[in-house]
Amino acid sequence: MNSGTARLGVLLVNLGTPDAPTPKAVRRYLREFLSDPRVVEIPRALWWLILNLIVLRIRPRRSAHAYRTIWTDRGSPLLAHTEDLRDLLAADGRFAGVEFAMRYGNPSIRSKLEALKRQAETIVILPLYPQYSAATTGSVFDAVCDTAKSWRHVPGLHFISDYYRAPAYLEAVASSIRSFWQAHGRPDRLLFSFHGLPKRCVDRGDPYAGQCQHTAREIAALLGLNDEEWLLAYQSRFGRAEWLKPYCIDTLRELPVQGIRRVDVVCPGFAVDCLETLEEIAVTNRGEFLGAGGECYRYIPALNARPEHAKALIGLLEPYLALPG
Ligand SMILES: C=CC1=C(C)c2cc3[nH]c(cc4nc(cc5[nH]c(cc1n2)c(C)c5CCC(=O)O)C(CCC(=O)O)=C4C)c(C)c3C=C
Ligand SMILES: [Fe+2]
Ligand SMILES: [Fe+2]
Repeated sequence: MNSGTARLGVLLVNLGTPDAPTPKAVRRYLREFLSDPRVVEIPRALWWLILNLIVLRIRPRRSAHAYRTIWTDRGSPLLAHTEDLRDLLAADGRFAGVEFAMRYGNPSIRSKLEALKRQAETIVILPLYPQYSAATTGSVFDAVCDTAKSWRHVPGLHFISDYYRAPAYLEAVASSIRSFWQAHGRPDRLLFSFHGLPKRCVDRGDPYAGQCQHTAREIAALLGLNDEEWLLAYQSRFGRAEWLKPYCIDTLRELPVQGIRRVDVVCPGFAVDCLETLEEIAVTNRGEFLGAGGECYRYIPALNARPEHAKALIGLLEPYLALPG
């Protein structure tokens, strides 16, 4: 028993990434990721066949090649940036423990929750997804509950579902764009690119698209942009179903046709840089835009371990520090 405030543990959770940029490691990672019914919502037996007979035979080799182009001395960028962000939160000094875990791959949610349970009385789960989707945030909460099911004494658990409206997050993204423009000048258009989602998820009630639109609108307002100066699109489509539109790649091919030749792309839905930003957005889509007649294409990095990012996340956690113990 304790008096005063509860000792608070924090679990940051990101999507996950392969352990190595090899077809074998990518296959293991994709198998876990794409077997999650929150991620692919088609009948299980049918999906099992498609996954094992097609996807896992083709994609690991192609993705491993893409991962090799972004791999660092510290491994996957997603892992390294998430680790740095954790260190910044731990340095705040007010939390009994700060850990990060990956929904798929390593380190696992179970291992980190068990470590935190030994240090803290109350645990806040903060998925590093500013905008909620069942495929990402919802799935993190599933994994936390699966772990808690095996515990006799379940401590206080708090789930942060989204933070797309948090002023400090919106201002952190706006300020990273302002700094970029101060150093490099302004483009003709700013393109906000968010990870896509199958359209049927939104039709069934997923709030993701509305939250992405709100995010882009608010950041544009903080930058003083009028409606003609920015655009929103969705990237990283996977599979054959219809996903949220407009597709980023189509938008980038059309802009030069409309005479818009200088574009900056920012991805506020990605807390840290990863394959989808460093390879798809910064390299592949750049090639598409320039190939369609564009002249200048720049990717503005994710918030990563910028101090304003850590400050924004700490701001989300502060109310939980005041909970009685
Ligand atoms: C930021 C939010 C994300 C949403 C929403 C999301 C939905 C979603 N993703 C897939 C399929 C894939 N995503 C892949 C990579 C990937 N996705 C996110 C984030 C979101 N996904 C991140 C951060 C990453 C990068 C991971 C890294 O290691 O850097 C991949 C794998 C990449 C590849 O093999 O090319 C797939 C596949 C679906 C189906 C989906 C929604 C239903
Ligand atoms: Fe994804
Ligand atoms: Fe991709």
